[in-house]
Amino acid sequence: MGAELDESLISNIYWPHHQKKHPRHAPRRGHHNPMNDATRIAALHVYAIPMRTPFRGITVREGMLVHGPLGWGEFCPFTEYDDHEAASWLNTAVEQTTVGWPAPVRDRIPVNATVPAVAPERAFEIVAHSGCRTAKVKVADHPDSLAEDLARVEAVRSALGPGGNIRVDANGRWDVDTAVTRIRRIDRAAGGLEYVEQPCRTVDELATVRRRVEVRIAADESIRRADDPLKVAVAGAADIAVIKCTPLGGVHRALRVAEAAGLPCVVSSALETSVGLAAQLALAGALPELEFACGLGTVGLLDGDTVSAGHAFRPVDGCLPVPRTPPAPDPALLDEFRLADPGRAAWWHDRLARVADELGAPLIHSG
Ligand SMILES: O=C(O)CCC(=O)C1=CC=C[C@@H](O)[C@@H]1C(=O)O
Ligand SMILES: [Mg+2]
Repeated sequence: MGAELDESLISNIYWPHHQKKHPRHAPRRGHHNPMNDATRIAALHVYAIPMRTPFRGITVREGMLVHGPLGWGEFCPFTEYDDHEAASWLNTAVEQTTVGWPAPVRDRIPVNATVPAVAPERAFEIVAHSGCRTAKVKVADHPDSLAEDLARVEAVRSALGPGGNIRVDANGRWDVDTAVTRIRRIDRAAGGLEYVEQPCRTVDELATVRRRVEVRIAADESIRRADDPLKVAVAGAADIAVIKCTPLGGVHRALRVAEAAGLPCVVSSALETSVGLAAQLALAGALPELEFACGLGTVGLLDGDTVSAGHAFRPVDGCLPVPRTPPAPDPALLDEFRLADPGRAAWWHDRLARVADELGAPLIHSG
């Protein structure tokens, strides 16, 4: 922790040792000094990093960096998520700062280029400069997007050449009939799709679409936003499971979700900076099988990072390394991207306090 950090803006979570595994169900202790049998996790920094191109409506990515005995973690649930949904995100940050990750079975992860809903020329550039052999293209950005979607996938195909893979993500925006017609059209324009991610909202709709089209279906929101991601029955409704450890509550839990899904998995980011992305890479490194490129080349969607260029997770030749420990942030970058608005920074600290409480780990302000 550098002296440059503003110590007056520290919140501490005292994470009870006995609650690390199943914090939600562990008993609360009453009259007790939590510092005696708890690990201190300090929330040190709130960042705000502009996106290069708006992505899922986000123009500035905000989040917090926390520090514990094993290093740094990132708490960055999307602003609109409620405290209950944000709790799993905190668990992921706490896992990487306290218990660490399982040993990897591989050390390099092939990744896809991520193409937001941009004009064809820009889509071409992103893919051509990515070094990746697979591209994931956002589609269904608005109800009349078909012509734009077709032009975007055509541009991506010319950037990739015939040997590359194109997958598209509709983020659940189509009804069944729209999905069936549009998947067929987009599949033709793309010269063959690797898969379609979350064409419709519900698991039942995915199952119906899957029966009606040739293209493989991947489930994303159906898993990560399910009431119980360990129990959602995606086999039969999808061919591939998109697994994101950040919203699923950590690497250990995501591995269990992957096993329960019983499908080939693609690990995909939640738009973390390199500190949080490290956990996703640890998950990709630890999955027993990894057949497809992962959606982890996303740091470049942000116009900055919390980690210096030499340690940032930017793909080289379409691959990222699997880290054993999280990278440390660069104090100069923390300064550069410090969320300047004191009201917003206070909102993040309050949010962290409420979410920690939701997990049974009450936050204590040191100041
Ligand atoms: O998978 C990728 O290539 C990048 C990650 C990505 O697409 C997403 C990250 C965060 C939020 C999501 O809306 C989006 C997705 O739906 O997969
Ligand atoms: Mg998705």
